[in-house]
Amino acid sequence: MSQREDWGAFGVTVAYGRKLALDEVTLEVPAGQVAAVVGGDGAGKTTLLRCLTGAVRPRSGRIVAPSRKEIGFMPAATGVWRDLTVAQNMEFVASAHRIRGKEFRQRRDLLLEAAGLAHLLNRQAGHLSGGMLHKLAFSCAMLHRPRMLVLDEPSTGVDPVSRIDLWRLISQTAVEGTAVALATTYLDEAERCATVLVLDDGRALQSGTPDQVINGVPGTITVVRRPPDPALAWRRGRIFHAWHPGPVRPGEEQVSPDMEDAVVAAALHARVAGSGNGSAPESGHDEEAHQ
Ligand SMILES: Nc1ncnc2c1ncn2[C@@H]1O[C@H](COP(=O)(O)OP(=O)(O)OP(=O)(O)O)[C@@H](O)[C@H]1O
Repeated sequence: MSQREDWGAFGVTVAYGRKLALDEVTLEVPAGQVAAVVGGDGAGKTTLLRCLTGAVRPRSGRIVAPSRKEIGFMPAATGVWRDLTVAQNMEFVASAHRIRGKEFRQRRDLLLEAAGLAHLLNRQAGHLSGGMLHKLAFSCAMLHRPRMLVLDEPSTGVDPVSRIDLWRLISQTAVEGTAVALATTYLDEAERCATVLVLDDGRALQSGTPDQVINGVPGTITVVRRPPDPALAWRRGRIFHAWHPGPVRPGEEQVSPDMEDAVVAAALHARVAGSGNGSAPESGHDEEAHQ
């Protein structure tokens, strides 16, 4: 077992056949912090998390992580058994970790109390709301007091109130010293993490603290009512934001970007740079793409 506590994936490359899913990607996951991985569909988020858990072996690069039994993992599909009750789900996971008797009951009660599920011990998991299901999955992943917790889109599809509850649990876990790595598509969530890694098609576009990622936006983001080039614009409420690779031009209303702007601009920059001609990317982001 490694004694280091600055876990992470360092310069990791993963290929599935000819598909390069990760291209020399680094994600540091220090104890006591939440490290977020963001990116669109197929960006490589799950692959990177599964490298940390040992389920995917990189072609090259280095994984520094605790032993598998010291890692808690919550898959995107929650991993909860819907035909079992809340209590049975916890028992099943506990038995895999050889946690029994009073120790188990105390841990179970503590976690379910914190998750607001203590009164639902005998409810079949399939009859829980989406938010409750995710909180049960979180509790199962935490049962054995992991040193590193890996959460794959823990709040996707969860209602806003349950999202707040889940985030309280996640933050508390980090405060207590656990290293937390999570994938999320909610950029407001990423903004409250200690560090953010922006992935796009297997490549790291940006990484650092949320401020570093936001301030690292290449080019210029402006407010527009009608996008001059829909492929380089995204909707923000009633208006659009647009990006171009150069410095601000006369007459443009420059935006002070947030995480959403930063992530979209980084992806557009990568595509424009990849196309080599400075024009709009072929795949295009239509005006509804980033609502
Ligand atoms: N077992 C696999 N075999 C072949 N290709 C795979 C496999 N798993 C993932 N991929 C491909 O690798 C790339 C990265 O997938 P990954 O699931 O890591 O992305 P992601 O960011 O988690 O996206 P999503 O949220 O859509 O799952 C995608 O192009 C995906 O199609």
